[in-house]
Amino acid sequence: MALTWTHKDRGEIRVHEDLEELSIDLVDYIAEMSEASIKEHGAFCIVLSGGSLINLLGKLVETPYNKIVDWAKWYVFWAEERVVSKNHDDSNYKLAKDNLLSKVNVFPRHICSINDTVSGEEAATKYEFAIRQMVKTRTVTASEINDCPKFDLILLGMGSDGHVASLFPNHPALEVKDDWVTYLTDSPKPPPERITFTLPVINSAARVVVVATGESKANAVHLAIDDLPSLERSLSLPARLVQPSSGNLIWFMDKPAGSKLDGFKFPE
Ligand SMILES: O=C1O[C@H](COP(=O)(O)O)[C@@H](O)[C@H](O)[C@H]1O
Repeated sequence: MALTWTHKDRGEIRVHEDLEELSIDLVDYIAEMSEASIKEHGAFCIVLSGGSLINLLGKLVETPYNKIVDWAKWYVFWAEERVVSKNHDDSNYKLAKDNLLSKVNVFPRHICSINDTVSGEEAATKYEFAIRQMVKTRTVTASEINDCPKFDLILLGMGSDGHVASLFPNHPALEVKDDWVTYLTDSPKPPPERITFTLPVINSAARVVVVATGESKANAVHLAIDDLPSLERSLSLPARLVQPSSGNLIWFMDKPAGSKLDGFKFPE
């Protein structure tokens, strides 16, 4: 059984017994938020990332989810993309397409993938423009408190260095405030060229989920969530900078990833 609690300012924390339990809880949550968003504004604007997170969404293509989710109302975006072609193994679009999107009935015109025929800089500009148009036409909700889009749900993975999307520790992309999308040519993790949502966009979402699994993420989870004696050390940790202004933050993790959290004790 999962251990769940709410941290006073770091959101809801769900530590799962194993990956099977985590993936069921995660897809249940996504299905629930899809229904709620469609009821509220007629669409579900979901933002994906890359990495191991996508495998945990596999159950969405199985019964009952494949039948109960209103796929026709889904609009799919990416929090980040690698500057590679869409059929390259490093492409986040390809990962999601192969494992999820090709197996459900999301309209291809609702899949807002990133242009893979231009430079990272141009692709970032075009992607931001496309999202701005969708905010104008109200497919994507506008934030009530700033100039940003308010996505219904942003799904983020987290690297063992605490990076989220393609926002890496101490990288200047963390400081970008005026653009919704930026690009980098020096990602510490390959491939070096990437496009990423900026922190203001991530923090304007209605809900942000961070998924972390495995022991290699345990220290970053601790630095991202726990109250620390020298908080400054963790302040440039991207995962700690995920702080939705008016939305919800939920952490889904397995026991190894949660093992260094303060007070972590799973019943025997
Ligand atoms: O480079 C990336 O890494 C993170 C973490 O990946 P994981 O495979 O360790 O879960 C991922 O969230 C991000 O989308 C990706 O571009």
